Formats: sequence, C-alpha cells, structure tokens
Amino acid sequence: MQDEESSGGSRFRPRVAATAVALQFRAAPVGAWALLVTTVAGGVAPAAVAWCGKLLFDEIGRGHDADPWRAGGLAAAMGMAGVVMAAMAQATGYLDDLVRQRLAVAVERRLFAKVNEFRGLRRFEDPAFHDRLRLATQASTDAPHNITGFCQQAVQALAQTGGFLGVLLAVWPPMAVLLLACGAASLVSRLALARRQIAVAESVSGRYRRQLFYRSLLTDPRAAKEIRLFGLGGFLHGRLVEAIGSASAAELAVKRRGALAQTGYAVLNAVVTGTGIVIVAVGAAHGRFSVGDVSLFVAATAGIQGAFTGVVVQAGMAAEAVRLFGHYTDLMELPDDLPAGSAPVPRSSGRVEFRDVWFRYDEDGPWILRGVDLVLPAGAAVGLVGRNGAGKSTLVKLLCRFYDPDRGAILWDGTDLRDLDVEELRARIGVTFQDYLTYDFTAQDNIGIGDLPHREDGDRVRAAARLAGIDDELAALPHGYRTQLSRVHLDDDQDGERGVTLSGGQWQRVALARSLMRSDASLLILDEPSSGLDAEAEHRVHRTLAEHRAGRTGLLISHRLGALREADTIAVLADGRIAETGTHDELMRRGGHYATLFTLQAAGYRDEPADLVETETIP
Ligand SMILES: Nc1ncnc2c1ncn2[C@@H]1O[C@H](COP(=O)(O)OP(=O)(O)OP(=O)(O)O)[C@@H](O)[C@H]1O
Repeated sequence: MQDEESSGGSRFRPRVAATAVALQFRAAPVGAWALLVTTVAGGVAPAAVAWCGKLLFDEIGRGHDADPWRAGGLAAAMGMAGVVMAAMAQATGYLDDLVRQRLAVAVERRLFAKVNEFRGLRRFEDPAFHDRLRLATQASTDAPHNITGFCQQAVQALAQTGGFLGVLLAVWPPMAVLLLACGAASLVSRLALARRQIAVAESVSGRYRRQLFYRSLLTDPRAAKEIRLFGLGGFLHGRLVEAIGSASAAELAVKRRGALAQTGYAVLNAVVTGTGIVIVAVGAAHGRFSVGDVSLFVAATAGIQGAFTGVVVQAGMAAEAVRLFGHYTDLMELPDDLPAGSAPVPRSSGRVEFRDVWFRYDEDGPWILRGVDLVLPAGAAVGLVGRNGAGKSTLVKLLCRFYDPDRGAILWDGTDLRDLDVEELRARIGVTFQDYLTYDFTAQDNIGIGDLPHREDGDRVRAAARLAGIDDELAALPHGYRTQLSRVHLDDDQDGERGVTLSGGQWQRVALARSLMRSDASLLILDEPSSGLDAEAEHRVHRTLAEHRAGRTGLLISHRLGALREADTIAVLADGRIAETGTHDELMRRGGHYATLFTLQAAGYRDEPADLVETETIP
C-alpha cells in the first residue's frame, strides 16, 4: 500500500496541497480569512515603515531647511505603524492557534469516521495500513496547518519582497539580483532536504509502530503479570530502546545534513549583505546616496532576507506536510475492502447454509476452509467441534461477513451474504467471540453497548445479565451497574473513585450478556462462551441459554463437548471440511472423530486411564 504509485512518491502533489488549504477554509472559515488578511497586512507593513524611515531621514538630512511638522508627522506615523504591527502580530498568533486547533479536530474527525467505514477486517490486519494510518494521524495535527502556513508565508513574503525589491532597484539594482539568487538556491536545497527527511520518516514508520507496541505493553496492566513473572521487563525495554535508537539515528543524520547546508547558505547571505552594505556606504561617502538611501537599503536587505528565510523554512515544512497529508488523502480515498450489498435481510427464519465454502486469509497462505458444506436449520441449535486451528472461529467471522469466501457462498434464507445489507445483517446476529473485549467502561455500558439504542435501558441490561448468570454479582458492586470495570481508566466525573477488576469467568459472562442484548437477533453465535466458567456456572448458563434461544438459530462452539450434547445437530470440522454431522447419539454410534473426542474427555472425568479408551487418530 505504500507503493510509489498510491502515495505519490516524492513528487509534489498539488491536489493534496489544495485539499489541505480548502479544508482549512472549511474547518474555520472566519478565522482562516481573518488570518489571511492579518498576514498580508503584516507583510506589507515593514516596507511601509522602512519607507517612512527613509523619508524621515531625508527630511532631517535637509538640516535647517527641514520641515519640523513633516518630520514629526513621519515619526508619529512610524510609531503608529509599530503599534499596529505589534497588535497584528498578536492577532495573527491567536488566529493561527485557532485555525490550527479547528483544522486538527476536523482532520481527525474525518479520518476516524473513514476508518469506521471499512466493513471488513482485512485492512486492520495489514501493517502497511497501520503505518499509513499512523502517518495520517500524525498529519492531522500539523500538516494542513503547515501547508496553509506556507501559503500565507509565501503571500506575506511576496508582499514584503515586492515592496523592498523596488527600493533596492532604486538604490543599487545588483543587490536585488544577488539576494534573489541566494534565496532561490536556499529554497532548492531546503526542498531537497525535505524530500530526504520524508523518505527517512517513511522508512522508520514500522519502527515507530513497534515503539508504540512495546511502550503500551510495558504499561498495560494486563501484560504486567507475565512481564514480571517471566522477567520480560528488561527484554522488552531493550527492544523499545533499540526501536527508538534506530529510528532517531536515521533522522539525526538527515538533520545534520540539513544543518550543514543551511549554515552554508547563512554564510553566503552574510557575505552578500556585507558586500552590498560596504558598496552603498562607500557610495554615500562619495555623495551618490543619501543617508535615507543607506538606511532604506539596510532595511530592505534585511527585509528580503527575512522574508526568504521564512519562506525557505516554511517551504521545507510544507513539502513534508504535503507528503504526510498525502497519506491522509490517500487513506480517505481507499475503497472499502468488502463490496456493499443492499438487499434487506429477510425477516423470516434465519436459516444459514455454507455451500462449498473455501477460504484463506492471504492469497499465498494455506487454505483454512476447503469446501465447507453445512446447514444451520432455522430455529435449530448446531454445535461445532474441531481441534485447535481447525477453522471454527474463521467460520464465525465469515458468517458475520468480516471476510468473503474465496470460493462458494454463504446463504442467509437463500440469499448470498454478499448481496445483503451488511449492517442489517450484523444487527440480526448476536455473537460472543472467543477473543471478546473487556471495555474500561461501567458494567452497564459493558453490556448495554451490545445493543447501542438500548444502552441506557437498565431493565434490558439486567435481563441480559441474568441470562448470562452475572446479574447478582454486578448488582452487588460498590456502585452496582454504574461501577467502572477498570482500575486504570476512570471517567472525569469519577475522580477519586476506584473501579473494580472482574475475574476471567465474570468477564466472560459480561461478554455473553453483551451478545444477549440483541433480544431480536435471529442468529446467536457463541464461540467458547463458557471456557472460563466454573462447572456450576457453566451448567446454569447453558440451561438458561437453551430456554432463551428458543425459536432462534444457534451456533455453539465449544471444546467441552458436554456443553454441546443437547444441540439438535453437531458438526465436526476437520481438514477444512465438515467431516461428520449428526446428533450426539448418532455420532457416538458412528464411532468417528466426535466419539473419540467425547470418550477421551469423559474418561478424564471418570478418572480412567486414557490408554483404556479406544481412540481414533484425530485429524
Ligand atoms: N486473521 C488471521 N490471519 C491469518 N491467519 C489466521 C487469522 N485468524 C486465524 N488464522 C489462522 O487460521 C487457522 C484457523 O484459525 P481459527 O481461529 O479459525 O481456528 P479455531 O478452530 O477457532 O481454533 P481454536 O479451537 O484454537 O479456537 C489457524 O491456523 C490460524 O492461525
């Protein structure tokens, strides 16, 4: 994804710059226009002041013939202009902050709204996408502002240079040419440096990603146990330092080159200026220039150099910003990784059929599913069994349409999932994922977000918690369902209070309750929902779920085969296909994979030696 074509290589991308400028005027219209006005005015003012200075010196230089009123008026005008310039500088500073803030908010808002639009999971599993997202996020704070800052600086410099050039041409024309040549050379060199800086920034992007990873790992309370027990602190710290060191060494090398180049141009500028001043001073001594001419020449030289220095610095920053902001515009233009279907999801039964489904995560990766044929009859409970890595959770992800099958189709009441409106489809499914999330929210929110419109509906949340067998424990927390389930992140209004930490099994039941919030879901998928529950809790939860599920299609995945015994059908996934299907009794009679697994587990409970159990090799 970070190929030259999509990211534009190191060439200048005017469309990116135009987008950034347009975004500034959209994010803060009044502020942006006001900033433009104060900037232009700030650019013109120094030339006007210098011109007044020249007139003043010339007036004073007339000795006894000088007009005191005119000299006083010119001095007063210079004083007033100084006040206006100072006020203008303050106003520009404030407007600059205002626009920068509004712009950063606008960019970030758009960026993460776009991220939310990706329907599938593929982008989130692509390291290049994460690099681009990181660079685009980085761009959100400064890049558009730097681009517009450069435009303003350029406008200001044009105004300033234009005024002073006229002065120089009138006094000693070669100086104008020399200063322009120095400025142009400095600009070209700064742009070349910016290109190198950008290339380095992009080459170390992966290292920054690793830095963030190690940093968050070293402070994550969930990681703290293993880090301490396995003594990983030093190891992880070393890797963090290595990532930081290698990233900053490359950046420092470019900065060194930049500093050297800029020093060279500063010396050149000083030589040019010094020569010019000497020539004009000698000319004044011979009576070719007035005192006012000399003062104006010095002011004009400094003014033009100042304007160029500003433009050169801003141009470098803008070039980097355009490149960085290019990641934002590219990301905003990324197409969705899943084509959108638009057909409404039938309100009927919720029969699901996998028809010769083939799937692999990467084009050159191994096939995970190799022609799965499976029917989840409407209203029936289907148990899915298979060894670790058989592809059970993958099947669930395809069912939720996080990916599309490479071959074959999944049909919902006869319609291909690819043709259905994906949001509507997902709203009809309740899922407890095997790798469920634990949110640093209140207990109420941890469950309520399973059905956002009813997040605040206390009765509904408690009903779901009751089904998952966690209601009593949550109600007994210090603030009941309003208790924060986190020891780290507390809301602002909970200052001084401490959250609580739930046990693994309690969290699992909270996750289960979350998936049960969608009381009108047609399909309920539970991927290892009771792996962390004690025997009593597991028994209770499964009984309640069986009652609750009535009439809905259910897919239950578990390595504890006893939990699947009551399912209407049990399917065994092996070698990427459905190897067996049937009821518990049918499969036991068949004596295949399922019977082998079940007998092994049962033997463990009965305390029989495993070698007494007849086993078939499990694929
Ligand atoms: N996002 C992914 N990218 C690449 N490979 C993946 C991804 N998720 C899973 N896999 C691979 O797909 C295979 C099937 O994984 P899956 O999680 O579906 O197995 P499972 O049957 O649910 O296993 P378990 O019983 O251990 O939960 C595994 O080999 C796994 O490494």
